[in-house]
Amino acid sequence: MKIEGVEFSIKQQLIAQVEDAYLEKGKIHFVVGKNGAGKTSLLKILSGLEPNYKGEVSFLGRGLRDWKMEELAQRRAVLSQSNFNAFPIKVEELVMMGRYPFFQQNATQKDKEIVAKALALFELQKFVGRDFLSLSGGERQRVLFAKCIAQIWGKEGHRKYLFLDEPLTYLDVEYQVQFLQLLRDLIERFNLTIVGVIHDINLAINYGDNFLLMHAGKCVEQGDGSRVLSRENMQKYFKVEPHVLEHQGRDFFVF
Ligand SMILES: Nc1ncnc2c1ncn2[C@@H]1O[C@H](COP(=O)(O)OP(=O)(O)OP(=O)(O)O)[C@@H](O)[C@H]1O
Repeated sequence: MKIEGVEFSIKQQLIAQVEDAYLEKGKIHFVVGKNGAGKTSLLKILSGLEPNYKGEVSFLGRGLRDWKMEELAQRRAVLSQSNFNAFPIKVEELVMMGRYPFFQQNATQKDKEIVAKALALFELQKFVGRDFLSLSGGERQRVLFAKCIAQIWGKEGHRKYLFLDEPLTYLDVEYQVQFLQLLRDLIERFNLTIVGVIHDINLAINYGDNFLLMHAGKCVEQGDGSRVLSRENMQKYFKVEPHVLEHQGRDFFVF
């Protein structure tokens, strides 16, 4: 995915700007920065949910705005904040929504199998039949992951993208780690590239390959963890004074 001269403003206020970036396939790219820095807005642009920007994003060699929504839905899934709070829906029905881009009226046997596998991947079988709204925050988050995974499942050989806005919200430590490890495994299995917004800097350092640091609407740094998530940048952009602990050649922070 190539990003060239992207600029998104609302009423003359700059919301998200990236001059030039290349998000290499098969990697985990994390967007980091303080609250209000423009991370979610950038994710919306990159995932095709926000088309009103200047510049160009190209996705699999074609301008993102040239993709039809239905085509895009077969190639990328988006985990957004605060979805599906408005109406009752059964867990398995919600996960099946991930398959909507792939069938016309009725789910095929293959769609049903994929939903069952996605539910199993997140240990959700015991919630089949339950109303999504009756689940805890962490359980809901796992159902939303399962929906995204069901969406990018299959079509072997086709490159897919997963966009994750604060995926670790509501998850306990065990599920946070399990989820991040699962992402690593899925990259190869589904020919994936992952772009996520994450607030936990240490988990980001541990699991990310490439980072975009947003500050006041601008991408001010990009590259690997040692460059972007340096002690200096913690001080300059996050306004914290962390202690640094080195582990396996990488710096982690104690705040
Ligand atoms: N529709 C809108 N109208 C006005 N301002 C907006 C709109 N959408 C986003 N903004 C503003 O753009 C800025 C960036 O928002 P964004 O949600 O991208 O930040 P963020 O980095 O994801 O923040 P957080 O970490 O708090 O989730 C914020 O100041 C926000 O208030």
